[in-house]
Amino acid sequence: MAGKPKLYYFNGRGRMESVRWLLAAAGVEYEEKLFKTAEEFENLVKGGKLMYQQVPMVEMDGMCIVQTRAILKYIAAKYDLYGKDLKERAFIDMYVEGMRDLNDMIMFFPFSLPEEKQKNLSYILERATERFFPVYEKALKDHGKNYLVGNQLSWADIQLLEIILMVEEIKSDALSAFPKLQEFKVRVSKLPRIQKFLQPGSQRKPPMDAAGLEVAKNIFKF
Ligand SMILES: N[C@@H](CCC(=O)N[C@@H](CS[C@H](CC=O)c1ccccc1)C(=O)NCC(=O)O)C(=O)O
Repeated sequence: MAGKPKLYYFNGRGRMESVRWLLAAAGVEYEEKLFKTAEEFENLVKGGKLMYQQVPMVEMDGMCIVQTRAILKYIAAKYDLYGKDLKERAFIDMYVEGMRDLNDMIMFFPFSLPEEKQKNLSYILERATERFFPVYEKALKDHGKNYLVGNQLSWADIQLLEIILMVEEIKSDALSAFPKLQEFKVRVSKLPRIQKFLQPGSQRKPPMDAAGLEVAKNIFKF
């Protein structure tokens, strides 16, 4: 019997947070190997399990899966969160790739130069409310179902809730012009597995603070 998936990363959201969300939504328990120092990361690299000497890496089903998209696609497909046919999968991909563009802006925001922080923050909120959220608001309205794609929960819904909560960490009323997204947020947050993941003490990570930023910089030497 295969053990639980093992997630190798540092103790922060970074690129691994979407993997944590997806496994939680799939009801899959997992272990985390959270390294704190550059030396620990270098030892992991020396261990030869990192195809590109990078993390995230998820050890599951006898594989050491790297590249965040590859990890997410494998999990989504394995746990029936990737649509019922190619067309649904195409829409899921269109939605999650857009969300990834927004997610990357937020993920790298803590690395902004002090003099650029305000400009970058405004840019993130402008993109979120002018480009991305309108797409998902319209999708929910036009599709007329509880989920973005088809009539069951998919990777796209999980990613959307994650990104909504991250934008609300920046601006709490970010959804004020998006009634469908407000309903969606309440509905999906109440799904038992998601509700559990949103409880304090879960494996969900907090936003990166100054200390976490220093740790990431020391580990990844940038
Ligand atoms: N294509 C791949 C890329 C994976 C990737 O860039 N991994 C990085 C750590 S995560 C990153 C660190 C800064 O960029 C970070 C850390 C904190 C916040 C945001 C990002 C890494 O391993 N850096 C060591 C090295 O490249 O030698 C994928 O999608 O998985």
